[in-house]
Amino acid sequence: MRLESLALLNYKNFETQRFEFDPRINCLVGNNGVGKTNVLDAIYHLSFGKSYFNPVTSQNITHGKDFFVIEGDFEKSDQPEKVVVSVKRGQKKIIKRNGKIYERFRDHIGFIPLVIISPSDRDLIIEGSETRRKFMDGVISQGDADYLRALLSYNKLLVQRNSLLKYFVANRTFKPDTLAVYDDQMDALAAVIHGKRKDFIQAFTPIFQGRHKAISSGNEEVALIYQSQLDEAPLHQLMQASLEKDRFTQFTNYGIHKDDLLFRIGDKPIKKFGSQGQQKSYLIALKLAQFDFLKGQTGVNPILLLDDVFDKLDEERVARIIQLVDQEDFGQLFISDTHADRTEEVVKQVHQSYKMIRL
Ligand SMILES: Nc1ncnc2c1ncn2[C@@H]1O[C@H](COP(=O)(O)OP(=O)(O)OP(=O)(O)O)[C@@H](O)[C@H]1O
Repeated sequence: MRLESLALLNYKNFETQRFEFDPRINCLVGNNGVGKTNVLDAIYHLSFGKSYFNPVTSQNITHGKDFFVIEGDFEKSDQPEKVVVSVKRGQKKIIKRNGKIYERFRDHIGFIPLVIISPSDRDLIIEGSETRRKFMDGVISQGDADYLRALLSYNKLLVQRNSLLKYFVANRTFKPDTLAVYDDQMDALAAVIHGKRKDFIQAFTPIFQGRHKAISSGNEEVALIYQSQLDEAPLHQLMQASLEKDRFTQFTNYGIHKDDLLFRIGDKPIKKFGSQGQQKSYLIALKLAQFDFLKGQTGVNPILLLDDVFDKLDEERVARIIQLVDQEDFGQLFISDTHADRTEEVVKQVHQSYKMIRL
């Protein structure tokens, strides 16, 4: 998997810009605010159909403009592939592959496997369970279309069920039979998602632990614990028991939308008991494990984006990550940094071609 060129039109701070990339290592360098992260985000957009940093699509259009276009020319399994993402203010986003519009975005997910490592990953540790569920969903979905389909259907039903609970209160009525229609459908989907999440954590944990061991200096044991209400009982039973509570709170209190992934160091939560350095190593190991996992699932080397890694890690650790490109069949790497010299010094040590792109 390789991105050969990228063309941007009205994407964030780029009105018109074209980049040609090296097949192995690309270093985006320049002062703060020149748009290095925006280039990485545009590449992310081509893979996931959305921004990693700003979920409000219209805010990614250059101020004062009406649309943006991101165009990427890839090479995948020796085939050229053109992916275009375009958005017009007030209209639906369009994703095209080789000129053909996707009817469903989810059909594109997983086509361009990609992993991003960014300073904002620390949200995974400090924020609530939603960010960790999204991480888990993002990794599984890229390699499992059935999972994504089940998840999207479940989320749709959840919104409808919550609206119904609100409707009951607004209209001073309550019809458990109508709710049960949703419960049955959600129960079946939740069972699939719960099973796949359990399988995923089982397969992913040893990969994560291996990566952690390789990059951390200490000998701490790390673990990922998948926590779900469905470990106790099937969803329809939990929903039955929670009927009065749901009615009172006007939302669905039980389900896989409440799952969490606990990050442990030793037997303690990393958020409270991990040092800054331990937290950084933990996150990098998670992302590198995501890389390995995706590669295993899709058979393709994911594109790796390293945003501001020097800000996050000491030079020695960055060097170790970049050297992975040398040791393993790592695919294509994009790095952003404010210091051209520092980056070039590190990538020079790797025996691969590289390109310095000054913004
Ligand atoms: N919709 C938009 N229209 C125009 N400019 C935008 C838009 N969204 C973001 N920007 C601009 O993009 C710039 C930030 O770009 P980016 O975060 O990529 O910088 P960077 O080079 O990665 O900086 P740093 O080194 O600080 O991380 C800011 O100047 C911001 O004003």
